[in-house]
Amino acid sequence: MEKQEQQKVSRLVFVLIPFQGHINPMLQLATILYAKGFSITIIHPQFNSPNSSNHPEFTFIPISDNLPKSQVSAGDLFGIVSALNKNCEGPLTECIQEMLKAEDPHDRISCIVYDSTMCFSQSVADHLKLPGICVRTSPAATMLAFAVFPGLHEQGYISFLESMSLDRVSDLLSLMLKELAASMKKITTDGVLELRAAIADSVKKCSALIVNTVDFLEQEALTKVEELFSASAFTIGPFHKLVPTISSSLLKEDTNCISWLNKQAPKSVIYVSFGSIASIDEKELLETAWGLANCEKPFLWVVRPGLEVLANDAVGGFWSHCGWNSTLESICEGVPMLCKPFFWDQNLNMRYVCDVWNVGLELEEFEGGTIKKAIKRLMVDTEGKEMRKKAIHLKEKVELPLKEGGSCYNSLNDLAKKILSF
Ligand SMILES: O=c1ccn([C@@H]2O[C@H](COP(=O)(O)OP(=O)(O)O[C@H]3O[C@H](CO)[C@@H](O)[C@H](O)[C@H]3O)[C@@H](O)[C@H]2O)c(=O)[nH]1
Repeated sequence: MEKQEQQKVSRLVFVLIPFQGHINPMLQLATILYAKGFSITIIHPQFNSPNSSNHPEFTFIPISDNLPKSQVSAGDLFGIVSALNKNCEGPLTECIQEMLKAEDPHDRISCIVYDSTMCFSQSVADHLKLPGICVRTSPAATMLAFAVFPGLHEQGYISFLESMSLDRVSDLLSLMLKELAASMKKITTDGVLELRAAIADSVKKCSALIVNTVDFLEQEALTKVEELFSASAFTIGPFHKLVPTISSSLLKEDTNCISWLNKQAPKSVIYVSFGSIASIDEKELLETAWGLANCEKPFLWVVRPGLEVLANDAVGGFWSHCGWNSTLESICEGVPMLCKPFFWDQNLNMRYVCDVWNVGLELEEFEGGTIKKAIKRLMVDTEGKEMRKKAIHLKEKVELPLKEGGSCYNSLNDLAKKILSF
């Protein structure tokens, strides 16, 4: 997409949640909209601040989050998200009020674009009489779960679901049930229900919804989301395909492995990464190490995230936790996946990969022998070769909507028009 050198017409205020898997797509989206002629302010909690030096074209403003160090170091993610939603409402309101007071008439704030998990931003937008745009960095299907979750819980279906063993299925309802069942245990203890209801409420109130997805990947879910939330969804993903590669990694990147990868045979390497949040215990770490050491294939295991590896021709398989960014990146590079989800949307993403798009297989457990067998199925057996063919076909299909006249291309233009109409 060409960068337009025209005078900026409207300012978009982005509100970030400070996790790598969310910062990346939000900064990608900001870059996409900047290229459309909007000016950008990024507001972010102080905790885990993004690296502003990679984006000199944006204005970055930290706000106070009042997160106790003990909460951050305990790694209680739901606790952190809930606390951010409570603690940041006042600081965000004050920050935007100050911006409005100092506003240049040629550079007016047009709307607040917020990560859906920072759902209090919609209340701030309502209070300040600004339109709010909600951005979902996970698949649209997760929002269906949000819509039905409270009702199922009230009616006692959750414990019933928990006890169910569902066979592999490909219809959406079953995918949702699987995802619900997998998320079950955290519901009551972590206030997840409350947070999900608040996110669903903000989606109903927002002026537009942006989803980092592609229509054809989950058309059924998108149609239902629009119905259930009376929202118009702009599907302009995969965001990372629309921007030049700019690192927004919170960690220093190590690219030494690229020269090693360049020496490996095509499609011979299994790449292993569990994203930026999920962690494995010592036993799982050892089993993973044994499984990889015995799999008789070269492997690259990133014990922390942040590399441009998937696009390397040597990579023939991706063992992933199925974070949505990793899933989209894998699809876009035509790499079949070995899936071992941990939490949140990752179970549902795995169902899409394994049962709907058929470009990956599930790793049942962290056990050396099981890992070795699964890698062989993916990298050596006919089954894996068939998956690679399907993955390459899917990669080609995903590229089409991005081209002029394609659904993503049109959706982005419609979104820009909508913002200008605010
Ligand atoms: O050193 C690294 C390694 C990876 N990445 C990137 O980090 C992102 C990781 O994102 P994702 O695969 O989505 O994993 P998480 O970081 O775990 O993402 C969280 O956020 C996602 C989007 O909402 C959810 O789908 C996940 O379940 C949730 O854990 C990807 O773009 C990677 O390319 C880096 O920037 N630096």
